[in-house]
Amino acid sequence: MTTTLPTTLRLGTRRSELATTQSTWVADRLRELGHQVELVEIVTEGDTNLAPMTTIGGTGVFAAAIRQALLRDEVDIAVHSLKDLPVAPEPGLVIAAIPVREDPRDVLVARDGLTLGEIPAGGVIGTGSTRRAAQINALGLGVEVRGIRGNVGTRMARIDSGECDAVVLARAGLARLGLLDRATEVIDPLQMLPAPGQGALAIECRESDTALVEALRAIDDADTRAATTAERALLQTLEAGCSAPVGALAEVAEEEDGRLVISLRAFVGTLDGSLELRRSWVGPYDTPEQVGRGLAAVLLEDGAADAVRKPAGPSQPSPERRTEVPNATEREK
Ligand SMILES: NCc1[nH]cc(CCC(=O)O)c1CC(=O)O
Repeated sequence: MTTTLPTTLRLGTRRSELATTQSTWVADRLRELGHQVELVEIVTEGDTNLAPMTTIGGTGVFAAAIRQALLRDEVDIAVHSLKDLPVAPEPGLVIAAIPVREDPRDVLVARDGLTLGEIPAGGVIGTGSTRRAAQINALGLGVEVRGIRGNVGTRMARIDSGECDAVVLARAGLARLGLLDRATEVIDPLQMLPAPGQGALAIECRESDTALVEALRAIDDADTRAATTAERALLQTLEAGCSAPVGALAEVAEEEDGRLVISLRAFVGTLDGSLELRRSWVGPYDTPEQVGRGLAAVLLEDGAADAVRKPAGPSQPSPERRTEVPNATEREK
């Protein structure tokens, strides 16, 4: 049975500037296709409570509130940053579209135009992400990683105030906010792999709204879906919590014989940089899950299990290494 489309599509969005920018972008795409769209603001606990995310409830507090609004029929469409969306599917909901991805890399925003390699030993890099902290520490730069959280603007203010020499942010977020000129370096994925799904949006709706599922397919991008499916399958197979230091980047490539493949790279490490594993895997375009699972199996075999399954356990940094445990596990992935 096919449902009919509502005359006006209610699109749920969080209040933050990044969320509304992303939702407005999606609304505009849908309007171009002839739909009427209305934005509905959803306030989540993560927006109003400044306590560390671990004490608020960890995984997916933002996504959960928006999903509840969908399930309660308060909105028809939800827009998430794919990297903030738990890998476990929500019963009754589907990711109906994954639009074309922004550049997925991380960037450095530093004082005085500094790049990562130019930050002096003892300098302070702010990030609340274990993935970013682990990869910075693995570079062995002798810098201090300080746990910070807050929205993009709040985090950049740490540089202006002098508290940090630099912060690491997703390039996509800065691009969407029109703040790319603040980036002092686009960090090469050889040094820092982004979060699985970084730079991509996920558009969710109720599974039972079949007409809407069908309509949203128009803004799905097959390459982005294939790449992010591989990245998220890796994360799922590793059974890594949202705060585990895991980076992953899949790219679509063409083999010499013209076959399309997915080339996946991943990082797994400990927060203090004492363990770092980087591996890659190439597999058919049509089976992205298997690419993710294949690479996860290699990583697990090579010792990733301890790092990802007990990220806050024995691998916690000692104070003399001057590495603070980031207090934000969810806000900044
Ligand atoms: N976790 C916060 C978050 N979620 C999505 C983005 C940026 C946009 C994206 O990666 O799609 C950010 C900010 C950041 O990590 O710098």
